[in-house]
Amino acid sequence: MEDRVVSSESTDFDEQIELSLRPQTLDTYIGQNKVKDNLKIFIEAAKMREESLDHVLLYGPPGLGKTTLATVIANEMAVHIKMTSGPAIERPGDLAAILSSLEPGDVLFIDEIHRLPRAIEEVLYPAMEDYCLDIVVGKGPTARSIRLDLPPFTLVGATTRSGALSAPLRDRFGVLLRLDYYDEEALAEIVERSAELFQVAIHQQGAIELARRSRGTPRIANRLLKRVRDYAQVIGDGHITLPLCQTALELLQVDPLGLDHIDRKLVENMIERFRGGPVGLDTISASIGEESMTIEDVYEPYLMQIGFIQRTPRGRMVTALAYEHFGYAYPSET
Ligand SMILES: Nc1ncnc2c1ncn2[C@@H]1O[C@H](COP(=O)(O)OP(=O)(O)OP(=O)(O)O)[C@@H](O)[C@H]1O
Ligand SMILES: [Mg+2]
Repeated sequence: MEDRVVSSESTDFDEQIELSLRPQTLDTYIGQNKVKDNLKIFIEAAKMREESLDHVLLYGPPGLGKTTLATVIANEMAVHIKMTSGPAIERPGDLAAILSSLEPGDVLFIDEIHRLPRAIEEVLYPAMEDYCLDIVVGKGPTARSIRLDLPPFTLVGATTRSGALSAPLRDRFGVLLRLDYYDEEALAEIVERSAELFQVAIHQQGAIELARRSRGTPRIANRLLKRVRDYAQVIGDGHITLPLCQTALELLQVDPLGLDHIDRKLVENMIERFRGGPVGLDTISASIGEESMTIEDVYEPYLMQIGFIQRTPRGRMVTALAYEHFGYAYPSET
């Protein structure tokens, strides 16, 4: 996969800056109002009953703030958070070690929870339901199962593919929250907040322009801001103005809708070689030399979100909107 400035996936570069930009409380977590309203009530209720918060599943595309929200939940509940991920837990013992280190009420965050091995999932079920662990000790005829009690805790799971989660696991979450792409207003607010933390001056129109080109994704907004700040310092006077944003983003090859050469390649390929579709995912994959999974998880979601590609039972189709945006004549029906 190529490096792209508009990729929603995290890079080392992002990780350095993201830590400092992560909001710590629900009030500073911008946007996602439905999610926040629900969480506020559940958190309040759990606190009133002096219980741990129900297990929470966060799902949605990369870079929308799942990890951030998990930290916010722990802060709001005033408990510790332990972070791990599905692929990092290889053996039941790994999970048992983490679980038995929790204090009452703590949050255990499992990122990419859909990648948890099945054998581990089974250890997780009684832990989630009854706060206990069934561990097998010994081997062969002397093997026996012992039950360990755990403190009440909150599992916060995050996934970009909720469909890949097994039904028994999904059913054990009391709270399911779906994060959506952010609207322009929320993203502009995020850009302004980050600019303040970076101590760089940004004009409102500049913030709106960055928001527009960030594909509904805070991670991309923050990354574009950081790049544009460099341009402002080198070719401008340090202020991020609208014309400066436009120039910088053109140099970065991010178009007014936040699309880059990969989006263009994908759509143009469908138009030129498959008359705009319908064309199957695997055929697209073979023709542009990218894995189907990458296309489905990384390239396509935003193109679908803005209505450039549609999924039909017979395959993907390019819409009239995309023809127009990339300067093609939409084939008339004859
Ligand atoms: N609601 C928000 N308000 C302000 N900033 C946000 C918000 N959500 C996310 N961010 C910013 O976007 C960055 C990316 O968020 P985060 O790492 O939580 O995404 P993620 O959904 O966990 O992504 P991934 O799926 O790749 O793990 C964070 O560093 C944070 O600065
Ligand atoms: Mg994350």
